[in-house]
Amino acid sequence: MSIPQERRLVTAIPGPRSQELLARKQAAVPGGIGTTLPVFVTRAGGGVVEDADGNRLIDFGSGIAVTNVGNAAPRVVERVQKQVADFTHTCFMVTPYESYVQVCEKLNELTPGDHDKRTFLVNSGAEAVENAVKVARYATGRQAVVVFDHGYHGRTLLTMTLTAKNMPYKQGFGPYAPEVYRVPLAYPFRWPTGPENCAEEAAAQAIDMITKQIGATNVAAVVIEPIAGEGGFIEPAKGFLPRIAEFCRENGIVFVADEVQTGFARTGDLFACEHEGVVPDIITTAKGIAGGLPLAAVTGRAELMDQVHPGGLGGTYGGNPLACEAALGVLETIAEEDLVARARRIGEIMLPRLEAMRERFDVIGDVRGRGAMIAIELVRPGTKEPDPAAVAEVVKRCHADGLLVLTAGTYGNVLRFLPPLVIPEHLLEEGLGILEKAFAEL
Ligand SMILES: Cc1ncc(COP(=O)(O)O)c(CNCCCC(=O)O)c1O
Repeated sequence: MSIPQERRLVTAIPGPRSQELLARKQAAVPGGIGTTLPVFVTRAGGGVVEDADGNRLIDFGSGIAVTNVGNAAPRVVERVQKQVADFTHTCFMVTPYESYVQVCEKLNELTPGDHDKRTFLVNSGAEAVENAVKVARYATGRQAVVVFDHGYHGRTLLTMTLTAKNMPYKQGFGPYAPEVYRVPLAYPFRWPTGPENCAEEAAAQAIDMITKQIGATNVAAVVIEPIAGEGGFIEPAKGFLPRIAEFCRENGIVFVADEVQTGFARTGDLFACEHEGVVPDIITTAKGIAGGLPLAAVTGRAELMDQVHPGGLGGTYGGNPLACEAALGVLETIAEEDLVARARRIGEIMLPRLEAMRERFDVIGDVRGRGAMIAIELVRPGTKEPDPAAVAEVVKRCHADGLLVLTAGTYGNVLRFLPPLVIPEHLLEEGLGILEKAFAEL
């Protein structure tokens, strides 16, 4: 890795150069574009981001679960550098190129299920989810789409409608898309009757709502994240996902797994659906797919995808050649560096340390997640009342100490950890130490 794998603070965070740049950002960019940590990055790699003041921070965010293979990963850089000098764009629908087909062949092979598949490429997770719904509606002739509490699927009109949390994603942007319905998610930490029967009860409630209030034969698609990401890293109770998938199969409903945040080895499987043997009809992927280049994919059963008439799917940039080369570099890196195993190792290191912190600090109500998709939920001690203020205070201390962490959750009370899968273990340990110190100082 070209960048030294060390935490190094040479100024306050943010430093003077970042503060200058922040003032310019505020004068040029609308306030609606948020900033988690106003350090302006100049380079990054492994488990480190370096800012304009020369500070090196430990990265527990991966650009929101994108740089799984590391920032500026060598195989990605090498492929993109060659490609950019050959051609940068032709529009695949105008004159195609091999790398797009190679990415689709790989995704058809690697995604769950050994059935005949088709893949097409777009630019963002939201665009992938939009297109999954288009294909499902076209193939079934139905209109209704069912999503879940705490779900997140994007910021376009349809995906904003599919998303659960009002602020900041939906407030003021209505009217929303029609024919979208929300049902309960098996959220073990918050299920009213306790985690033990959460999957069965939540599935029964969801299925009852679908059959009685919507009509199963009116539903084109169910869209669900195998682990709810922005909603708070909620791992649905074991058995919930398979039961929902089974119900979809029984009723001709397209089961769409939104693996934008969980895909590409993040959870300790190449795709999170594998954990419970769930085979989706369509899977949407993005984020980790191309190491930071904008790319997303819709991979689905051939008999569904091939129903759409010629020209019914598309977009100018979908499957840009640079992004396709990056994706091929990502897939090579995941395989050659066994990043699925690395993700599991990260979980094996983080979960016990966080459990020990939960024992020590009663503001930590829950520790959860799989692989390198881990979270803690903060509550008022002795209750399950969300404590977003505690999250804000811990994040502030972590950032000041050079650890980049992100938050999540419907209630804003979740600290999530998404380190690059290539992060050296010494930085993982150092980051956990900074986190523990922040809790000790609360
Ligand atoms: C499961 C799941 N589906 C879809 C999406 C949307 O992916 P795009 O590439 O951001 O459109 C996401 C994006 N999550 C990060 C959103 C960041 C923000 O905008 O504040 C996701 O996690």
